[in-house]
Amino acid sequence: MQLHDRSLMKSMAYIGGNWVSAEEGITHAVFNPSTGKEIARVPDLGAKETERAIAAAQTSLPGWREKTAKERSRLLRCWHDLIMANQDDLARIMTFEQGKPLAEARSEVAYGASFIEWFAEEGKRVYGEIIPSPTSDKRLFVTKQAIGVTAAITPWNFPIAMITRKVAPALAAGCTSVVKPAEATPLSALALAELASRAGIPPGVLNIVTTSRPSVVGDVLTTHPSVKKLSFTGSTRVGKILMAQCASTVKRVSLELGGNAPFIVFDDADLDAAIRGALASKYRNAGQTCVCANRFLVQDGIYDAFAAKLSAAVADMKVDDGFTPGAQIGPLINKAAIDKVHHLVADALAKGAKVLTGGRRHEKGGNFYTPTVLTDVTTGMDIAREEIFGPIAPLFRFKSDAEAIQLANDTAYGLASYFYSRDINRIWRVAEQLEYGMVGVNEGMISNEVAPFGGIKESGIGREGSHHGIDEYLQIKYICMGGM
Ligand SMILES: NC(=O)C1=CN([C@@H]2O[C@H](COP(=O)(O)OP(=O)(O)OC[C@H]3O[C@@H](n4cnc5c(N)ncnc54)[C@H](OP(=O)(O)O)[C@@H]3O)[C@@H](O)[C@H]2O)C=CC1
Ligand SMILES: O=C(O)CCCC(=O)O
Repeated sequence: MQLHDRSLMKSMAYIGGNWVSAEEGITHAVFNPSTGKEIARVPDLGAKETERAIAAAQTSLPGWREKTAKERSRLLRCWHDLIMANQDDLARIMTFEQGKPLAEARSEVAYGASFIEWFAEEGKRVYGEIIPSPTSDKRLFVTKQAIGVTAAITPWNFPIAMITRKVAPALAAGCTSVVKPAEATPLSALALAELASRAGIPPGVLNIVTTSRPSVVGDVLTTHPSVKKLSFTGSTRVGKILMAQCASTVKRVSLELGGNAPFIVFDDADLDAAIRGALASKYRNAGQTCVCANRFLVQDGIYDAFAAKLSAAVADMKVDDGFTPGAQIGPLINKAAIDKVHHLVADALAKGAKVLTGGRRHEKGGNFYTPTVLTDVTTGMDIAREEIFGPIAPLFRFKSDAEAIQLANDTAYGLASYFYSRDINRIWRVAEQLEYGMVGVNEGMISNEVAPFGGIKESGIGREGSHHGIDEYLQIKYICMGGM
């Protein structure tokens, strides 16, 4: 792989401002999901090195917390600028280890950087309060203070943005951070750390612990008394384990977990807009996002037209290696992901669903799956309940608004939801009735740095991005001054 700046490709972990190996010298492999070939090796860190990273974050905390918000903001802004100046190289590293098309990787670099820019500003607006006292002899104040050392455990699907969405508000608030990136995508995380170091972010403020032993590192991050907060993005299964572990030291947690997003198309929808939204929401990152449409609920009167148009568009999508110009669907992350998608499609077909396009592994083999549209999907199929995380659009049919709402809310998840309609009364009613943290109305792309991203029910706790995102890294202190 060609890079303008080869020094962004790191093969060491980053602790206390030093590039380090594992104490026993062990490493783990990083693979290109498109070819299956090993592309790098990084240190396979364990409990001892994680403790060292926490100690480094603890040591650097006082100096970082005591800087003014404006001083921290300048350093974060510099980090942002360096990321954007190296956008091409970061995108190439990302496509190499994650597989997404290069154009999407470039967008993710900018999306990831936007959180740093945003929180560099928000850090300057952490205001307190003066509360009118109920008695004349007291004065009451509220201040907000950095929570302390924080930990972040992040997934492979957005190797940069899921880190910056956690680290930027943490650092802006005056916290320090230990990040455990996904085993599959450590190289993007390490390149981010190199740029943080060049930006002048002091040693120990940001630490990257690479590992293939997530539960070993996770145990330390979730039970160490110095860590005051954990932010996690990943599966609901792992999120529940981490939340339980954090209970032992009563850590604050933010959890961005799985989703089962409904994408409702009402009879009165603008069909072309709904198709555009469906393509963007469903097939971005080959369907591997927690906000991807997971169930298409389509009203009787528009069902056949929507199915025909969507499958025609999907059949035209170019499946290829992320570096191939024009590629729209890259590989899934690994064999387990392909097997899961294969199982969900096979189960649906066995129970009566029909394939309009796709429905099989791609002829390129390996981790490639053909983008798929299934019709006649019903609630008894596994695909109705599980997070697909692949390029499969299952189409369910409904008749009334009440039925659509009942189907949409019939899940343990509550992250993103979408619907298309042109009736303003219906728009208000449905938006209010959907039990989800986020609702896209006539829109399939809802994520940005200024809006609160997060879910309800088993999709998680807390919000990332927006002016709410920094509160996750602050604690409220009430000061009561007496004897006035
Ligand atoms: N909400 C979201 O954005 C995401 C949802 N998912 C869902 O989860 C499914 C499985 O994906 P997967 O990557 O396995 O997701 P996981 O939840 O297993 O992984 C997310 C992160 O948690 C780490 N992790 C895993 N187990 C532990 C543990 N016991 N203690 C501490 N950290 C741990 C992983 O490390 P490591 O990489 O080493 O395993 C990774 O860094 C997907 O098919 C999808 O449905 C997946 C990714 C993101
Ligand atoms: O899948 C995720 O975990 C994050 C979704 C990407 C985004 O839209 O921010």
